[in-house]
Order: sequence, then structure tokens, then C-alpha cells
Amino acid sequence: MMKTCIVGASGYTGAELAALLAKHPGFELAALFVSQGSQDAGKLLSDLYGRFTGLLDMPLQPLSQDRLTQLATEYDLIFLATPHEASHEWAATLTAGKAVVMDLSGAFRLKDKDIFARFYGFAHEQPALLQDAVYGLADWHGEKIRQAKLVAVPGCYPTASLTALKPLQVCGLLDEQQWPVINAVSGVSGAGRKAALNSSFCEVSLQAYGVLGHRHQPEISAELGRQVIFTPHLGNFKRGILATVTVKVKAGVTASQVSDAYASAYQSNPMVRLRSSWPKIDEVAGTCYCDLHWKLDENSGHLVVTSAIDNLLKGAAAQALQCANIRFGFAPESGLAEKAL
Ligand SMILES: NC(=O)C1=CN([C@@H]2O[C@H](COP(=O)(O)OP(=O)(O)OC[C@H]3O[C@@H](n4cnc5c(N)ncnc54)[C@H](OP(=O)(O)O)[C@@H]3O)[C@@H](O)[C@H]2O)C=CC1
Ligand SMILES: CC(=O)N[C@@H](CCC(=O)OP(=O)(O)O)C(=O)O
Repeated sequence: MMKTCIVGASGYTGAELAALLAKHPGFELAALFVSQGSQDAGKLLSDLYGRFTGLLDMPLQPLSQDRLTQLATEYDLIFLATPHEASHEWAATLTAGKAVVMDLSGAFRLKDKDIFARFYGFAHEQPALLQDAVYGLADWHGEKIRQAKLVAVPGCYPTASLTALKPLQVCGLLDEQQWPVINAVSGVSGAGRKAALNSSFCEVSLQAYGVLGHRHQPEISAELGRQVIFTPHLGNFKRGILATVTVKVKAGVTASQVSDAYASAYQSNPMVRLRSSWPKIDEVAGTCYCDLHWKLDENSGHLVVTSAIDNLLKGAAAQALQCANIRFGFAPESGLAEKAL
């Protein structure tokens, strides 16, 4: 068994990871950590999440600087489910020993330091780690993930968007001039567990935000190798993302070429489901899948693809575990596929 711990375990993605790891056949969930001054230090995870009572009564341990240093040699695998700033600060220490680190934050996703500073609001000070970090889009980068010391697990919107766009890009079907347009709606858990006015119950009503300025725009563009227009929306539901992606394909591209592109990318991948109808959020919430469906107007060359995921699972914890499975030689879907039943 690989010895594993979660830092930031009291948060929404950390708790989902704990639930997945507790049932995994190859990873031992040995400890849960919160920040040193956390108001939740010393509580049980099940004190915060009542559904875990009797199932996951593990304590949330405060993480001191000394303890942090020990983790790198004590654990085989460390999940960072922490804010970008904390991951940025701690990743160097945590990767100094034998441990492999899966970082769920955005701290190591953007290779360009100037773009990083513009979108994250602080300067990147770990150039070597940033250079070596592998972008953990698990359905696409298995080869690199297998060798990685630090995996930058993608954001939730980029996961939904790129799963829809990558097959079209790889097969050379996208029109060179027209930027893909992504409109996506996320549930409120995407904003994390901490109280904030814009995510409080009476304030949330379907609304665009981060227009032409969200940090996931450069993340999607960097991975796709072309610019996109990305507009996120906050919806009044707890979890899930529905991304509607509109692209123009090259002149003459047929519906069967589009279907072939998706089939060749995903037909033997159990974590991406090619659906025969438009996916609904309720059909993926609580699961580790990404569901896709599309329609091409062959006359105009406009293609609309919808992509649905659970932001906390395929968009965060499940993708991190998929990366860990790949890294440690388990089947990519180990501990993930059965969660839907
Ligand atoms: N929610 C989502 O849908 C997604 C989130 N992500 C990313 O994953 C990471 C975790 O997100 P999420 O679970 O939603 O966040 P939460 O706010 O729900 O949880 C954050 C966790 O980090 C801990 N933490 C907070 N501040 C610090 C700090 N300064 N130092 C150390 N630990 C700290 C918190 O506990 P405490 O403060 O008590 O120590 C808590 O355990 C973030 O980087 C987020 O951007 C990625 C994809 C999707
Ligand atoms: C609804 C909501 O607020 N969603 C978050 C994205 C969550 C995510 O993927 O986060 P990171 O890129 O920060 O890891 C946001 O728009 O900031």
C-alpha cells in the first residue's frame, strides 16, 4: 500500500479525496492535515461532514513547519487541496524527499510567469518546480504523469472544456481563425467552503463572472495551443459544471469525422462517456465521469459540444486520484468508476 496524506483535508475537494482514498485498494489514507492555525484543527473530518460519521472519523491535524518537512520523507504520495498561495509556498519542501505531490491548486499550472502573476496576483518564485511540474489532464498526459514528481491538477472549468476541445485540436479539425467560445455554469462548491458574500445562499443567482479575465482562460489556451473566449457563470446549485463549447470546424469537415475524433480519443477510456443525448448536471454530480455530446451543422461548420462534470470530482479530487493511479501503476479508473453506482 502507498502511504498517503491530504493537506487541506477540511475543504470541499480535500473531503472528496478522503472519501475516495479511504476505499482505494492501493493507497492507505494515513493522515489528514489543516493549516497550523485552523479553527478545525483537532476535530474529526466527520465532525465537519456528518455523512462520514462512523466511516471516516479521522482527526484533522494542524500542520506545523517542522511537520511539513517530515512529510516529504514519510509519505509516498501527498495531495495538496490548499489555496494557490499555500501550495506555491509548500510544494518545494514537500517534493524534497521521496513523496510525489498532486497539487489541486492553480500554483503550478501556468508555465508563463508573467501570465501567472497577472492572473493569480502574486509572483511565482519556484521556477525550477514550475518548469518540471506536469499538467495533470489525466485522460491526455498519462506518459508524462507516470514520470512526474509534482502534478498540477487542472482547474474544474479547464477539465470540462479541454475534454471537449482536445480531440478536435489533435485531429486538426478546428478552423484556424475562429476562437472557440466556452460558456460554462458551475455549482457554488466551486468557490470552496469558506464563507463569502458572493457565494452565500441569498446572493447566488445565475450570473456571469470573471468575464474576459478569469484565470482559467490562459490555462485552457495554453493547453489547447490557441486562444479561446471563456465565460464562467455561477449557478444556484451545489455541485457540477456544464460547459457549452461552440467552435467552427474547417471547411468540409463532416459529422463522421467529428464522431471519429471523439471515438478515437475516448472509446476505450471509461472515465469519459460519449453520450447519445445532451448530458445533465444531475447525471454526473457525485460521479467521476466527464460526459460529452455534440452536434455539427455541416453547412455552416458550427459545432456545439456540451461537457458535464462534477467540479469537486472529475474537476478536482477524482482527477487528482486518476493522476495518482497512473503515477503508481494502477488502472487509471481504479477507485473511481464504481462511485457512480
Ligand atoms: N472547489 C472546486 O471545485 C475546485 C477547487 N480547486 C482548487 O483546489 C484547492 C482546494 O479547493 P477547495 O477544496 O474548494 O477549497 P476549500 O476552501 O474548501 O478548502 C481549502 C482547504 O485548505 C486549507 N487552508 C486554507 N488556507 C490555508 C493556508 N493558508 N494554508 C494551509 N491550508 C489552508 C483549509 O483549511 P484551514 O483553513 O482550516 O486550514 C481547507 O482545508 C484550491 O486551490 C482550489 O482552487 C480545483 C478544482 C476545483
Ligand atoms: C464557482 C467558482 O467560484 N469556481 C472557481 C473555480 C474553481 C477551480 O477550478 O479552481 P482553481 O482553478 O482555483 O483550482 C472560480 O471561478 O474561481
